[in-house]
Amino acid sequence: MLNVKNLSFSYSKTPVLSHISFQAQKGENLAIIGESGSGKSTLLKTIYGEYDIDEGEIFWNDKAVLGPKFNLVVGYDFMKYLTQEFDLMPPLSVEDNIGKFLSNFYPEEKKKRTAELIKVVELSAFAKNKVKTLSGGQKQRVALARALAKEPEILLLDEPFSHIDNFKKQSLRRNVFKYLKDKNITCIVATHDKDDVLGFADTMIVLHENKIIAKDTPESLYHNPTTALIASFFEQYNLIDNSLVYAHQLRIVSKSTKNAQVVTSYFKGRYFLIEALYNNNTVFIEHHEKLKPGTAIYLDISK
Ligand SMILES: Nc1ncnc2c1ncn2[C@@H]1O[C@H](COP(=O)(O)OP(=O)(O)OP(=O)(O)O)[C@@H](O)[C@H]1O
Repeated sequence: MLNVKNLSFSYSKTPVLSHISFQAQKGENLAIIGESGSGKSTLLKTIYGEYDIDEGEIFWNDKAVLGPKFNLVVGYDFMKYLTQEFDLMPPLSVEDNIGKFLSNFYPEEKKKRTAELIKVVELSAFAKNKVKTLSGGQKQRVALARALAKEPEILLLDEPFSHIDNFKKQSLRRNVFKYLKDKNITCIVATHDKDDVLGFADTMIVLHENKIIAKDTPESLYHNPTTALIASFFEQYNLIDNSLVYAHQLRIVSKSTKNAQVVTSYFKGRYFLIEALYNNNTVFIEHHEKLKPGTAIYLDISK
């Protein structure tokens, strides 16, 4: 189990993380979300032991994770950290980059494991290619496979799918998170993307102004977003009579006391997002058809 107790950290005088406490169980998928600059990467780096923290303690089971002041070589065997920079060996092939982290003692086993990992990240067709000839997204997939290679007990992932195109992203996420669950590897994922969280994370932590402002299951936070920041992570939302209402919970009806005027319509695939003015405020509504600017509409909330 990962146990982060009362962690505080600042790069200089300004605090970046303040009194952060949480736990992650073995095999748990825990997502850390928050705006850009909220400290997600910094939190991963402190968990990895990259910095000396100002206050608090970090434990993996009964082993304390220490910063460079107390642990000269940063990192531990039980933990892998996939940074946003990848740290690959460009002149080597995809399979050599991954195989480098596996033991040479059983060559057949090594070959099999390398092929298995290359399959997880869907790069079988590129196994023999040199990493320097790959695209940014392909490099990120090699880095993911490499982080998985040694089957760490805990894996820290910083925006793990950020460079991967939408065509590949969905299946890759499923492959990687299923692999981690199957192997019972604890995983902490820092992300902006709700699709990295919904359907995969067991728990979600929201960082804001140096602190944890919410920690719960994604389902619970989705259904009861306590702040606008949390609602905005999931979907387009509105603040109506001091209550957070997702765009899909606002419906256009034939008559109600809430009258609004259409500003514009955005095609979103399975629906149109209607932008309208209600009580001089902009509101967004999911609707099945495009509406002309200026159309008078009536709104109803159905939660
Ligand atoms: N090496 C550093 N030295 C000084 N300040 C830093 C350093 N790295 C990050 N910061 C600052 O710490 C704060 C948190 O940064 P961090 O990278 O942890 O945020 P983040 O939530 O991961 O952001 P993003 O989503 O954009 O990656 C920011 O204000 C950033 O400017």
